[in-house]
Amino acid sequence: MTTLFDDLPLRGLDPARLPTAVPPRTDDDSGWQADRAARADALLEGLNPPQREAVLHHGSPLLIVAGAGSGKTRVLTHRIAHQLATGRVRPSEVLAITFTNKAAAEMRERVADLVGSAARAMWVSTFHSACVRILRREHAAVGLRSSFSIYDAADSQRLITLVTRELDLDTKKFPAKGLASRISALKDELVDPEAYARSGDADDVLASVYARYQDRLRQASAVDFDDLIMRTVQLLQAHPGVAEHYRRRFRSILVDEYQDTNHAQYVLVRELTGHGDVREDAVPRAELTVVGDADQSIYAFRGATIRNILEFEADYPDARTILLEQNYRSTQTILSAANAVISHNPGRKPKRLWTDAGAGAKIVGYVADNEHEEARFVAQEIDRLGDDDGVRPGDVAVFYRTNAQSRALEEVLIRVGLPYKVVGGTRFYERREIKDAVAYLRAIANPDDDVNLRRVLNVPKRGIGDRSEAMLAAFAERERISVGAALERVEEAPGIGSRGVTQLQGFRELMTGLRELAAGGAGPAEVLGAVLDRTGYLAELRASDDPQDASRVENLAELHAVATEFEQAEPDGDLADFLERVSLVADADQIPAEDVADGAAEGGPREDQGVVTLMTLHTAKGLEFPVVFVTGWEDGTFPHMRSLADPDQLAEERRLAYVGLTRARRRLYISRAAVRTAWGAPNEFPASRFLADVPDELVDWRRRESSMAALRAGGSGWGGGASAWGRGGGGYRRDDDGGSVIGSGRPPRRADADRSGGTPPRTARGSSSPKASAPIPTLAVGDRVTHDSYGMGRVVALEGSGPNAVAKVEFGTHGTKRLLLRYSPVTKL
Ligand SMILES: Nc1ncnc2c1ncn2[C@@H]1O[C@H](COP(=O)(O)OP(=O)(O)OP(=O)(O)O)[C@@H](O)[C@H]1O
Ligand SMILES: [Mg+2]
Repeated sequence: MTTLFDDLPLRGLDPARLPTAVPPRTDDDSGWQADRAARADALLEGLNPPQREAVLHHGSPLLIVAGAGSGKTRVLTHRIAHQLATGRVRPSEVLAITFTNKAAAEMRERVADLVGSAARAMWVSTFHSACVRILRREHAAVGLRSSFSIYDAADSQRLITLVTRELDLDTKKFPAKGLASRISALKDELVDPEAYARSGDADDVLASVYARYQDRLRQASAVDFDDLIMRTVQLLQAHPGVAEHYRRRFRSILVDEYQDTNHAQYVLVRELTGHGDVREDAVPRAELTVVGDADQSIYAFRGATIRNILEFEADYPDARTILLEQNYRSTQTILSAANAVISHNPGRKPKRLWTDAGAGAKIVGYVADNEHEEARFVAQEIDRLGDDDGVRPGDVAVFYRTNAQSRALEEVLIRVGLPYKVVGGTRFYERREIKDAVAYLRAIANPDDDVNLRRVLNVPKRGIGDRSEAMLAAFAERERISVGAALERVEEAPGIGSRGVTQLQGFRELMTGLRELAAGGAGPAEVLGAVLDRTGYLAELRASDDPQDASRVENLAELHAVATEFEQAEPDGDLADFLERVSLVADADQIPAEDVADGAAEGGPREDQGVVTLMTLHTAKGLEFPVVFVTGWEDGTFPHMRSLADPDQLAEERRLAYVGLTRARRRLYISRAAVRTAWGAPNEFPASRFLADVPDELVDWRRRESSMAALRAGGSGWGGGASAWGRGGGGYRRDDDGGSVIGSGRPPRRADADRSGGTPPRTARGSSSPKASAPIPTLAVGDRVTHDSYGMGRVVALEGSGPNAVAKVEFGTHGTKRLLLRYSPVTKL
């Protein structure tokens, strides 16, 4: 008899539905038995018949397939709890796999709500973390140190570069990133180097790089991400004793989002459940439950295959399949829109998905002139929903197709003081490629900025080794000059080999050329363009076929767009001005969201309001929010440019649209920008083809494309009128409140919402001139000021004047900040 239920407080269940007093327990206490049955029964309440059936099923493998929001994850969670409550399975015998760490945390929480701290003994994790745990325990069997390292993408690319050099391969012709993603694809298919070399159509270069790469990993006692799965499978296949151990241990294995598993993960599950083991004396097979939705498969580019879900019944002949058809998440309006969009995908099994939640509010549609205006619309609506409907920032999520799109949104949210967090993906200015590019600009603007100079000394790789750098730094120290200055005299520096000197001279010439360009009057955008071009940074990313690098290119395009807008808004601004601007945004960016949510920066009570969540559509999988904004519905943005010519990729984009729309519970917004800027060039984008599939009667178009004519007629092109920089911080500012909130950038929240009464803000064009920045407040040392993000502060120093006036302000817990007053939302008290 198990003592498993010693701590089963069953938190989260309605106590009224549970048997009243919990009787004292002894193993032969029949009251306790009855209680256990009651606990198990309570877990079935609030489930519909097929859900209940799915929770109760036991024995053969179970597949639950259903559309979004039909309770698949909920059933999985209840099924675990029910297995525990009936005593069929112990917590330590549960292995539940979710696709992201966030989803894992959510499931653990949900199960803990149901069964209390006993949940701790379960394994609830991603495939990758589960494999790390197994490999750490079994490290000796696979020849790894117990403290083996896990290489991330950057590490493994570095290693591949070393390997290609060792093999005397031309790293230009065979860039590490391309090789890395091909090796990764092989590992997803469980093809090891030997198997690949034996396969008929192996590419010799790839075969030799792959083999040596694996050797090097082994020597370093390291694994890369894909190895985590592949080597665990190899472990289980090569060591029957180990496999048996885990088959005995995990009696219930559950996989959420099964449509996004790849082949390696599929085999891993089979190995762990023991379904491949046909011996008479094999360990009885574990219970297997998988749930998924073929319409939500969005990771084909990472090797995921919906084959795993479509052929589950063939793979597991005694499998049971349960369909769920009632959606509990969304209103009928939201559901109808999502169903309409997905129904256009070829070759899918039609599904019936319904809800009794009622029609609910219409979807709100908005066509913005450009991405900044789109962002302002989003911010304004969030604010209005807060005022009118009590919607908290934490109830709201904003989705976009690519990480680069978060920039325009973040800027407006910062400006208006709406607390937010970006989930997944580093914040824009913290992204590696953005930091690299900005580091170049800083090193150009300030030759003595050693930190930034050294950051880019060998980025992209140009053969300047650590030793050369160290010798140069030592020389600088001895001469008491900056590394930048030492570089000018590199020929005098002792200890650097002739090759090193040549390389450093090459870097010096590069930097000199770029500085001359900047000194000759080139604007920040041109200088940035030259940096990305002359250093080969962009070419390297473009040559790569790693999807992550494609998004790096997009991010750099965004940064270039920022610089272009800055030039247009500030024709007299130079590189240093631009960098000042960038650091101010980056500064505000770094405020922990909690601070803002706390009200620390607000001076008002903001507790428990949560923060707006920004994320890509991919990251949104499995989540739900009361209010959802899906932005950027343009052909070329979403569906992504890369997918337009390929029917399979287009189908995947459409599934992504389905995932996005079905995250919304009550209110859904869809928006697009008629013009979006990339590479400094504003491009007109047609409406996303997916929008045409959303029935018109479901959408309340607050604003259609009417502004396009005005846009063209305006004639001034992109004079920065719509630029986030040029508007003087007036994220919300409309004509009629201009001047009333000078220097703050924050609208009088309630007043603005009241006045706007749901009508869209007037566009930048035709309202304010591009240079309509807020007047700069006149400050003196000692003045008390308030800043939108940092709260109250005291001016401790002033520098510069006019548009270049900078104030040093002491903000208490936020420390002292240097603020370029022209851009900073500072108000004198
Ligand atoms: N029988 C039910 N009664 C009430 N609410 C339910 C029921 N089943 C599910 N829900 C609720 O519906 C919402 C969606 O459930 P869940 O997240 O489990 O769906 P899902 O099928 O996993 O969705 P997705 O496909 O997006 O992952 C959740 O808020 C869940 O609590
Ligand atoms: Mg789910």
